Amino acid sequence: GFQSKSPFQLLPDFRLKCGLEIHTQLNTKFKLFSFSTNDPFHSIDSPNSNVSFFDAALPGTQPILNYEAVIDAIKLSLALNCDINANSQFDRKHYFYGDQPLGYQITQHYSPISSNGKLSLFENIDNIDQSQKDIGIIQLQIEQDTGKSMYDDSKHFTRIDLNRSNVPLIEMVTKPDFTDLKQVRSFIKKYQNLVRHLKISSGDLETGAMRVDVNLSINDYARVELKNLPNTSSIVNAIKYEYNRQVEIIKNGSADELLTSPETRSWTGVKTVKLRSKETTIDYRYLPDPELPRVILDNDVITNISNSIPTLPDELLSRLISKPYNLSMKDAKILVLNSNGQNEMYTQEELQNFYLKVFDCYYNVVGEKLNHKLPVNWIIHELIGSLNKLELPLSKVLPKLSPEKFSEFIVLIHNKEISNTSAKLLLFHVLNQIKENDHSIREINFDSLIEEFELKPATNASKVDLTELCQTIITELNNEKLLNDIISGKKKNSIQYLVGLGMRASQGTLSPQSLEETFKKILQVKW
Ligand SMILES: Nc1ncnc2c1ncn2[C@@H]1O[C@H](COP(=O)(O)OP(=O)(O)OP(=O)(O)O)[C@@H](O)[C@H]1O
Ligand SMILES: [Mg+2]
Ligand SMILES: [Mg+2]
Repeated sequence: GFQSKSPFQLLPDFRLKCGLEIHTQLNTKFKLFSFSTNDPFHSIDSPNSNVSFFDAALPGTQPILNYEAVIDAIKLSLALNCDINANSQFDRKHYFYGDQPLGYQITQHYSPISSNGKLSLFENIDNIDQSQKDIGIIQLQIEQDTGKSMYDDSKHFTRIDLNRSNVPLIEMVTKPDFTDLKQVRSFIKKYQNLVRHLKISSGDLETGAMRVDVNLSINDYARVELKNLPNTSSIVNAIKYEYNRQVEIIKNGSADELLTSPETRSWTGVKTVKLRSKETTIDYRYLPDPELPRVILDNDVITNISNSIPTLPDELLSRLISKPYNLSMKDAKILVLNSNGQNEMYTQEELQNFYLKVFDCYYNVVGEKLNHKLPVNWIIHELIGSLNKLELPLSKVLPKLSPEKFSEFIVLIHNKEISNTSAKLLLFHVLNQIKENDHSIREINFDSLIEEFELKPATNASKVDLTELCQTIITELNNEKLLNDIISGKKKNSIQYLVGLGMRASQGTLSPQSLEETFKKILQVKW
């Protein structure tokens, strides 16, 4: 085998070049050229249930273009900075396969819906090794998916399910601009997030809603196309394997024989194997489809679609990490990105809108004195944590705990009218009551709840008590080394130990901030 046990490495003398072809199923209501339901997964147990005469290619049936797919394609094209083709066209790509009943696939070859775009990757957003990397987009084309073949073990017959036949796809083709693995991985993630953000596809690799083919070459030898890459780790491992394989061929001096013409290889899970050479592929005999008129787009149409596109993830992220939000990139990503495991308790949009509204209300009240960490921490960590624990969806919470209400709660914390510990208890209590569907809480009144549960921090009651309590803790602790380490700044964190003791002694009624301040004052800490 070519796969070495040592970690993968790109060698400077063997320059990697990759280009991607990504097929994405659109989530339109109907199929691309018929009125059968577009639902290739739901009906997995009832094959051939969403099949019209056209999908099965009965003679005499004709295609009718689903404009929803065209709109989706335009949205994605605009998000990828492509030039929209106001006069595009469908072509027939001929090849024979059982799950392709027409005998050709309707695609766009001569005149695709858009071309000449780019998607930029950034170091801080996409975790690549340079500050910015632009990946050129050659084109986007609208096309049909094929049916599915299931091979019987005996190999005597093949079962064919046409539920997927004629499902709308967008094939997006990049330039061979990728020069390392991180760029490929980030691009796929970013593209996946983009189609989810635009709500045009689930973008799932596992179900095949998104399918990635990788083209790879080294130095200036011919490209090899890699297919059957069902998930990100297959994509990454196949590239690693194929790179090593080609390096080996070049080192052995056999490149002029073996890497001169493009070939298509399949990933088996451990290695790549040759499917066919591109030269011997059948001639597709592309032909403009005479049954489908050209797609002519008015400028108005493009403008309207453009106006309907939500703010794109990169723009949202850069807004959130700047004033007044000042979020960390990590927190901003939690609010914006759709690519990391969906949470069942909220949609990305719900969470993001909730945060933005809470922030606005809070900011309106406290102005420039804001603590930008308060809204985000209390939403991402506490609120979401509690929702997960209670298995309570955010949408059920919103009618009772609106963003305005939640911001009142944040303001109480901001003003230290309640300690963090008490605030956690209070929030959990409120959420729990919402879950129990307690009708007594028609309107949440945080002030009276604080009153009722006696959650007012003692700090407000008397400063003397606080100082006294801290002094007692220090005396009783009788640990000179610890105190000296704190005072000298050698172990600043040890002050948290004292704070902890203070919290316990006051049963959580004192805020950690006020305790820390008081301890520092007593110990005359200079840092
Ligand atoms: N030298 C190269 N090294 C790596 N990738 C390349 C190279 N040249 C072209 N590519 C990539 O190969 C891909 C070609 O895709 P395209 O859809 O245009 O043609 P195809 O693969 O021949 O057609 P099909 O859609 O039938 O698979 C693009 O992603 C492009 O970036
Ligand atoms: Mg290809
Ligand atoms: Mg292609």
